[in-house]
Amino acid sequence: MGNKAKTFLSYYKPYLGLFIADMVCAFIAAGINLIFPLIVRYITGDVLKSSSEIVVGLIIKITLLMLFLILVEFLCNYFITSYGHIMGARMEHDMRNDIFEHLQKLSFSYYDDQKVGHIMSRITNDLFDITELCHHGPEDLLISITKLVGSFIILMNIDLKLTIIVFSFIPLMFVYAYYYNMKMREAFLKNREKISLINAGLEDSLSGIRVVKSFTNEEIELKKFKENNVEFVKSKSHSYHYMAKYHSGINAFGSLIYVALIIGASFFIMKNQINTVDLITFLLYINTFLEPVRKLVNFGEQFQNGITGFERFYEILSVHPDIKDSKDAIEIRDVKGDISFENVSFQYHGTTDAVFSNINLKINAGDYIALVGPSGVGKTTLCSLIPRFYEVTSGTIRIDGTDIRDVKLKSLRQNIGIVQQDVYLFTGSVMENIRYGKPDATDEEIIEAAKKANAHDFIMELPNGYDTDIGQRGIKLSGGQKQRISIARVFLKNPPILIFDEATSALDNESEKVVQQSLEKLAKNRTTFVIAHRLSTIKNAKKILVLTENGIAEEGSHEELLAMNGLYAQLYNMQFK
Ligand SMILES: Nc1ncnc2c1ncn2[C@@H]1O[C@H](COP(=O)(O)OP(=O)(O)OP(=O)(O)O)[C@@H](O)[C@H]1O
Repeated sequence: MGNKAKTFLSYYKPYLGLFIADMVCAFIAAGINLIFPLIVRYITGDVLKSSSEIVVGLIIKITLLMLFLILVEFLCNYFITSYGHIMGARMEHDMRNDIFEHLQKLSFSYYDDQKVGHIMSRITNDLFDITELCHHGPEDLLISITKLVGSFIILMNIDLKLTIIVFSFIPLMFVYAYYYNMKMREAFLKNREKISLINAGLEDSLSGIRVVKSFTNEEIELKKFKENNVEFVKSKSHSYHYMAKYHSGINAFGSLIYVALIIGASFFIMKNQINTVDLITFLLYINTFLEPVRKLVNFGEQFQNGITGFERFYEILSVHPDIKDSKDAIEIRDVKGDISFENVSFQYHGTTDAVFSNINLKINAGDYIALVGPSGVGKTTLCSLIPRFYEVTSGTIRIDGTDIRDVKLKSLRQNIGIVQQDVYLFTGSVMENIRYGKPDATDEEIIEAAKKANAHDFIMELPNGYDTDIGQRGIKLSGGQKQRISIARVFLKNPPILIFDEATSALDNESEKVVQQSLEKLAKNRTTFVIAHRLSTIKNAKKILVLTENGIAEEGSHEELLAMNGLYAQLYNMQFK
């Protein structure tokens, strides 16, 4: 058995008891369905021929038996519908947990190639299809086959010829139903594509409504919209034709079977080969075997959807995180913050050129190091190698002398704090967002961190202070305020190593000043890497590294670099003169 099949079946394992009970109930319910026409046959064929005293007694007994069977059928159906679905929901829950846990482990390089929305829609839609198959699939299959085979065997024992006449329509009906069901599905898929075109156009046009209006291009937008709208109606009409063929065809087959049965039965009755009781029995069984045909055709569709969904689910599960703990990885404690790069080269996966080669750097604990250089030269990349967001292609990075590949990822990243240009705040209160830096922090610690980050005063002015829900409508924090919350988070985390990646670049001068103050306070006594475009913010750096396509071109303090009159002096003069 392949790994994929094993993984699929493994989700049944915790619910094996429930699954077996579900199957047994499905089998019993289908069996009872098959028994009812036989009881009717017994009443009409045997009981009614007896003397009236016996009839009454028998009818009472049969009624009691039927009531008992109805009760059992009710209980079985109740079990299938409730616990069958509950089993499906639990399996879905397990799969969702597994995929989320796995997604948390995957590295940056995985997310570089994926759209989050795409992963999300895959997970939500696919999981539903998979679990529908997991619980309805085996159940429907068992019920349908039991009914189809059961009624065939029963009818065959009544009259073989008539059974063959009636059942000869079934393969034809299968082929017809399968073909039009497939066509109907294809047409529905096209409908979905068309409506997504409409939605995309709608979103584009409404999001860009200001541009549309400023160019007075409303008519062009309307024309584009109408075209898509017409296409959608055409596609829908097409799918309804198939839908109509599918449903009316199945109905017609049902009626045809009735006609064939009546004609065949009349002929055999005339010849005294069967009697009217046999005809009644056949009539009673028609629905019992017609319904499974429809169910089996649906099962084909469900099976395809479920398996495709599972393949995509499995595809994500089988992506291995490319950065993980080595076997003997250690925890690092009491980190001072010495960092060294030894012949470090790096190239992004799937690209042809290295971002940089053979970088050598030695940074002492507590140093404030600035990285400057032209856009796209690799400043962010260089810094993201320290927390191992990406793995060096060759060379070694050490923290306090230890190769970072020998350190547990969690331990490594706990010692590094990052403040970026884009601040991501989670749904929830200000308090919860700051607490993200140290999940077990007390409220007092959080307030202390916010004070250090110059965030306390503006937080107190929010409608509910620290309990203000950030996701709530109307609560719009400015870029500088968000940045200060993110700095408070890092204060709380209290790591010995810091990376500020364009942390103030998106801010206006006023907010920049406040945020800069908080950053400087944060950087005190910690090894800090600062990436900045505005050179005014890094003038005081202990060391400025000028990165170019050929590696580190210049290195020194602000004054030293100006005196060198090289690239740094050029960049500086461009900004200030
Ligand atoms: N995830 C990625 N996959 C592939 N290539 C990437 C990835 N991220 C960045 N690059 C490329 O690597 C190079 C360095 O990018 P990086 O963002 O490190 O530069 P930077 O100096 O920080 O630029 P900026 O100052 O504009 O932020 C660029 O050519 C960029 O296109």
